[in-house]
Amino acid sequence: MADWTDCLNFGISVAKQASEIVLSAFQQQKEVKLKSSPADLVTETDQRVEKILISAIRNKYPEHRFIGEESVAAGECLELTDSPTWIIDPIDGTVNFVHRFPFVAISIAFTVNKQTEFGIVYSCVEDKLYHAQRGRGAYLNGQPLHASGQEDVSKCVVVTEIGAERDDLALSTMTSNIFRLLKLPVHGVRALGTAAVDMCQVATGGADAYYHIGMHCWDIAASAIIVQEAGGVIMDTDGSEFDMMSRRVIAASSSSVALCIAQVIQVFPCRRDDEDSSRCVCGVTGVNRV
Ligand SMILES: O=P(O)(O)O[C@H]1[C@H](O)[C@@H](O)[C@@H](O)[C@@H](O)[C@@H]1O
Ligand SMILES: [Mg+2]
Ligand SMILES: [Mg+2]
Repeated sequence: MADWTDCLNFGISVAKQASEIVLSAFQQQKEVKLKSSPADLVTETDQRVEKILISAIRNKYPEHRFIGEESVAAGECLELTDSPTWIIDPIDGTVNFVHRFPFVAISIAFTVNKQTEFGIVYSCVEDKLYHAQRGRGAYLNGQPLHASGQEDVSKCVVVTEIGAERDDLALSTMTSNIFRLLKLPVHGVRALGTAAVDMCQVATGGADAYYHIGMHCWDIAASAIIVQEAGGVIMDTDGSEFDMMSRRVIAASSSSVALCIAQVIQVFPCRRDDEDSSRCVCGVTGVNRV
């Protein structure tokens, strides 16, 4: 069986180098562009960090393929093949980055034959490096991670996001989901503004579940394996097998908690990430300063 440890170590090294760029721009004024909605932001730093990451990795592994958030936004088609593929979110939490809210992460996942071999989530301001390699455990700054194992949803802290959607159906679905969970009741609902770091809290045991509708593969591909290697479970919001292209996910401390959340939450329709027509035409529009 192939060993991808060298790729993992290279991924960690480029994530740490790219973090320096994120941190140096964090306090600066930023030129903000809009993508799919008034809350779906992108900055020059997002685009620059992605270009630097892809260029460094391609230079070392020229035969590998890439799925990058900002490359797709610029019109590249999104297709996951059996080839070794790096799935990159250069800044997860761009709204946080623009507002200097201190939760921004570089998220890098690596797949072969469409199976995730490792994931890296680097929460730059916190200097917290989460990583996991298939079959070899999950770690935070080198220390092993273990999910909480909680099986009673009424004893859970649940993390979610109100993403970039601002249409009535998405907003009413997402807010009513939070209402229904609070009425179970659960102990609490949290949102950090970055799907990748949100989901890593399930791996640390600091949260017991995370769910989201509308995020993209690059938001959660890395943190999904980190949760699984920490002993958590990952599934689709209908309780079926996790599909990183479906734009729906539940991560939890146990199957019983995940299935309970699957019964409670409702979804709104999202086009899959790998529906070529939907991914090959979007781009950036408008410009304003923040
Ligand atoms: O900051 P991003 O890389 O754009 O990811 C965000 C996403 O845009 C937003 O809609 C929410 O899903 C957040 O949880 C993501 O981190
Ligand atoms: Mg993201
Ligand atoms: Mg991003």
